[in-house]
Amino acid sequence: MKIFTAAQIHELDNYTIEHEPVKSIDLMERAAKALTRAIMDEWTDRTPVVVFAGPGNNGGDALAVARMLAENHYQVSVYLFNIHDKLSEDCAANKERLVYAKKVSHFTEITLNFDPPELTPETLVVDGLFGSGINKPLSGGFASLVRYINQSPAKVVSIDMPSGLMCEDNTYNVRQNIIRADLTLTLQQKKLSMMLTDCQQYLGRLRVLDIRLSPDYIRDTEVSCRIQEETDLIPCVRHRGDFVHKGTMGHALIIAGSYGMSGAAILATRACLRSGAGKVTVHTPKRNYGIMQVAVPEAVLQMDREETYFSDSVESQDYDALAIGPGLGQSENSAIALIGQIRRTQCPIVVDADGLNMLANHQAWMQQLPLGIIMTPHPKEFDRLVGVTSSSDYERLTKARQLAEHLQGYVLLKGHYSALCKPDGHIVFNSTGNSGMATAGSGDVLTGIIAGLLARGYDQATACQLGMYLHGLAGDLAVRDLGKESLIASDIINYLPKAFLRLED
Ligand SMILES: NC(=O)C1=CN([C@@H]2O[C@H](COP(=O)(O)OP(=O)(O)OC[C@H]3O[C@@H](n4cnc5c(N)ncnc54)[C@H](O)[C@@H]3O)[C@@H](O)[C@H]2O)[C@@H](O)CC1
Ligand SMILES: [K+]
Repeated sequence: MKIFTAAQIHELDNYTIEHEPVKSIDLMERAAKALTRAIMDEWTDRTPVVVFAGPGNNGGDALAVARMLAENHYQVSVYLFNIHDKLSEDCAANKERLVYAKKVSHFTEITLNFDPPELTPETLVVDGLFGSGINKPLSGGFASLVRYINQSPAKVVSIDMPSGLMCEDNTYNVRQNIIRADLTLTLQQKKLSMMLTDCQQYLGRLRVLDIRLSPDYIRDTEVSCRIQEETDLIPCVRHRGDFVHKGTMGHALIIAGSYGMSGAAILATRACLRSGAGKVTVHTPKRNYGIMQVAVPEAVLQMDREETYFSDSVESQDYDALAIGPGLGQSENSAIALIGQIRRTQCPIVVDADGLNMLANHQAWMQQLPLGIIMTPHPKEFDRLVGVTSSSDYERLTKARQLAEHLQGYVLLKGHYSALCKPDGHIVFNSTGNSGMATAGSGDVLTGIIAGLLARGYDQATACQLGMYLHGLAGDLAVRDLGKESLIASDIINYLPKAFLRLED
């Protein structure tokens, strides 16, 4: 799914009106029908409904929904906020239709003072104050109303967007003046802010309603952000020929684990083996020998000369991919070995965890990273890497995009929806995964998967996209059997085969 900017959403609306063609009031009627159906799916006609409508087209949608719910025997009270005595054309037309239909039990148009109605636990609030047309944080009376709704025990369904939330950048928004919905019914496409972790609290459950906006515009319009889906990835999946042998299926090198952190090496290695690489070699401190032999007998072990930490770079010409960082520790010796390793490695590299932390501690090295490098930071690691704490996920994403462009590499920012920032400035959001995967070692598994896919011959972009998809899908399949609370990183590895099978079938 493409993610359009607020300006593109507006264009899409107009393009549909002009080219379908359809009158804008009829398009609003179509949207309202879809919204009403979605509301009726969840709440019966015994639910008292309070509709708050703003002066723009979001309010127009809300007034049309109010009329339709009333026609379907819901008890509906409507409050239309027209404080500047200026409604959008379609909002005004829907006000007329609502008044003419005489079906709602209560209609007030607020021009000055407003006495808020009582909102009980049984009430359903339809939030149609503002949608994609909002251009600054809510303030004054609207802010008070939002806080009143948020503090009430009522359930809230937001039309298109929780009112007050911007489509993209909410860094400077006033957080308490944004509606916290139980359900958001967004029209046609998800908006960028809906993909960001710090905006999830406003959305509640999110449903996308198809209102048949122009498929031509959607297909032909260039975007810089998109959400990847299974259908995008299936054509990328490589199938094994019948006559291959382990030597042609790729050889991955994993440099991971320090004393006390051998688990990270084990997880990354097992995930790598499960991702199709023909051979996996693990370079790890001597003291990990016994545990590694037992835990991953399929891997080749290469012991560092040091007992407890990674101390020196190794020859890498025999490998097709390198993953470095999980559980590596951050000693100064390891840091020097890390940059030495990165400098001498010719194959694709993925750097994670302590590998990233050590780069963060030596900012000058950031300029020495090879083109095409892959980094897989979680938000804290990313902030350390760029040397600033971001105050919003939008800001962090913007910086990750800039870093990917600057390095001509790949920054895979892990989160609720992981985001892959590519060298050309494009961002791909992942759509699989769940909160059960927020558990120690989950990131090591992702690193191992990406290394396995790189060794197997996928290019960097595909290895990252497919890797994050499979990682999330394995987690989703695991959760079905095991639940979120008990899920551990090893379970993700155990369900990787099923995730691969699903994409291959
Ligand atoms: N995207 C689409 O294709 C469709 C959109 N529709 C609806 O139209 C909405 C967009 O409508 P509009 O562009 O009219 O925008 P909105 O209805 O979101 O808001 C616009 C109005 O709010 C005012 N405003 C903006 N920020 C404000 C603030 N901080 N405080 C007070 N007032 C503020 C503007 O001056 C304007 O009057 C969508 O969210 C959706 O609900 C639907 O009618 C059908 C199709
Ligand atoms: K809204």
